[in-house]
Amino acid sequence: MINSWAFSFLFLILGAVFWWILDARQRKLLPPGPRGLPIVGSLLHLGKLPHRTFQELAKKYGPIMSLRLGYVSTIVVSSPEAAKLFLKTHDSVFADRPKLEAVEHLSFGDNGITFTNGTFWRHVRKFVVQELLAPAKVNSYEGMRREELGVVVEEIKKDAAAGEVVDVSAKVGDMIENMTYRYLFGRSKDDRFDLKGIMTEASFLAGQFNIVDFVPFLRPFDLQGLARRYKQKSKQLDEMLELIIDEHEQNLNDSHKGNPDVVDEMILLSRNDSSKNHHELAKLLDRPSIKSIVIDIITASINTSSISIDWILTELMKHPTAMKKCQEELTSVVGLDRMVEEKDLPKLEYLYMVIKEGLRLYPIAPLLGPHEAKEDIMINGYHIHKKSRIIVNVWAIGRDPKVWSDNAEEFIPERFADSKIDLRGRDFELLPFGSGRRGCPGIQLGVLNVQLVLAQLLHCFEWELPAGKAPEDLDMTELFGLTIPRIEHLQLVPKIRI
Ligand code: HEM
Repeated sequence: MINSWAFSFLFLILGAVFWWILDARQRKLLPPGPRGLPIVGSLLHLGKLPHRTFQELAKKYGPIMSLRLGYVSTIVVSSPEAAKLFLKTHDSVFADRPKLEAVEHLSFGDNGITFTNGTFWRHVRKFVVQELLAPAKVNSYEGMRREELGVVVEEIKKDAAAGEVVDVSAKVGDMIENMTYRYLFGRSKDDRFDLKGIMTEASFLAGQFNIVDFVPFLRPFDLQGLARRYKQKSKQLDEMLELIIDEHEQNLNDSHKGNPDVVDEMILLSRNDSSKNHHELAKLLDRPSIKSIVIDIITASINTSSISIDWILTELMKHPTAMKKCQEELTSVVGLDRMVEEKDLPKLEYLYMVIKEGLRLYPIAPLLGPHEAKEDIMINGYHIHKKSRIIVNVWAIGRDPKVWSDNAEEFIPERFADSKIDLRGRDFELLPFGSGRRGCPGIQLGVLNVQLVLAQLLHCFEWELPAGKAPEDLDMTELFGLTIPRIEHLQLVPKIRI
């Protein structure tokens, strides 16, 4: 009997020693990184602009860095080679998203596309890519985009005639909002409610580092007050979306419309009444998931395109030579007797270089969306634990002098003149749309929006800063959230060009 007790005790001790050695070995095999504080780890050191903090830390610890955020082991990736390892070579291991408190509230229980995983996510993503964002679908809305842009150009012409200052950020934001609603809901902005305003606040809240996602036992205390604000936004969103879906259901009951909008497509699918071949998704799609998908598409499409346009136009105001080159190109490709058409866009090569340069310096999602390791894996001799949070710092990659030379911080579109680097996720130096399984499915529409709006604004107008403001007064500081808007709106004085 004593022998068996002694044996069990010895077995336990050996087990504990073995575990300790293994754990110590694994800790040793983690990528280098800062030692954090007990419990919170490095959470309190992230500052207001975490992408910049990570960029500084990576200079010390290297392109694959590990740090602890609360209880979450976090890997920050900051070079093209390392990004390729995580987003291409081992893409299947890192294609999951972590569970976040914000998503639970703001995305109606984690039913959409951006923050779901597994079978549901695969079916929704396939449906979105094949039906809602397919090139043919995107192209079928060319007339709608021409109409919306035409309205804005006319409004700006009136402002120009009156010599007024235009809030370009707000104008472009409203226009992309209208385009997105017509695509999703079949109608432009609904004056009954401010969906974009609420979505902007929700997206800002969702982008904050919420301590509860890293130290779960603090959840009941809601120390940052975020849960309270998520719930408030969620309630407002829910009321609006319920109304929108009810109206669509009613319309579908009354008559089948010609060109179904995105909400129609989803309702028809959920009723097994769709001509589209997505039977597996049809079984899973319900009202909360339709709401979630709508929210995800609004979040992913409005602020991304408009904020990108805003940054690029601001850089052009600071670089009049680049602005002039864009306009000369427009004159030669389009002529001065008509507005830009979508068919002109592929010929606007310099403008495309300007857009790549803008998105290199200001990738609207500087840390992409968060990824999570599905299993334990060794990468470059480092041990990455299952459930580790993976952060790809495309902000740092886009500004790395080793990749972009010593002028990496400067806006020089000509750097792309003899370069094959594109922004569609195949070149890991430039990842504004991410890459791999989680890469942006709306890239075609996103690039089209940015190209079309910039081309039209530069073709129809000359732009000047308001009296007393010089280019160097433009504040190029960003705010951090799910996206990074510029800290101030771009206010410009238009002069009619064509
Ligand atoms: C300039 C415009 C845009 C930019 C820069 C952009 C960028 C991005 C980025 C960086 C991601 C995350 C990639 C990752 O986590 O690895 C993403 C995801 C996503 N984007 Fe875009 N995007 C843009 C426009 C759009 C548009 C117009 C739509 C749809 C209408 C869209 C739909 C989505 C969706 C649904 C996801 C989540 C994909 C998933 O998790 O599977 N995006 N986008």
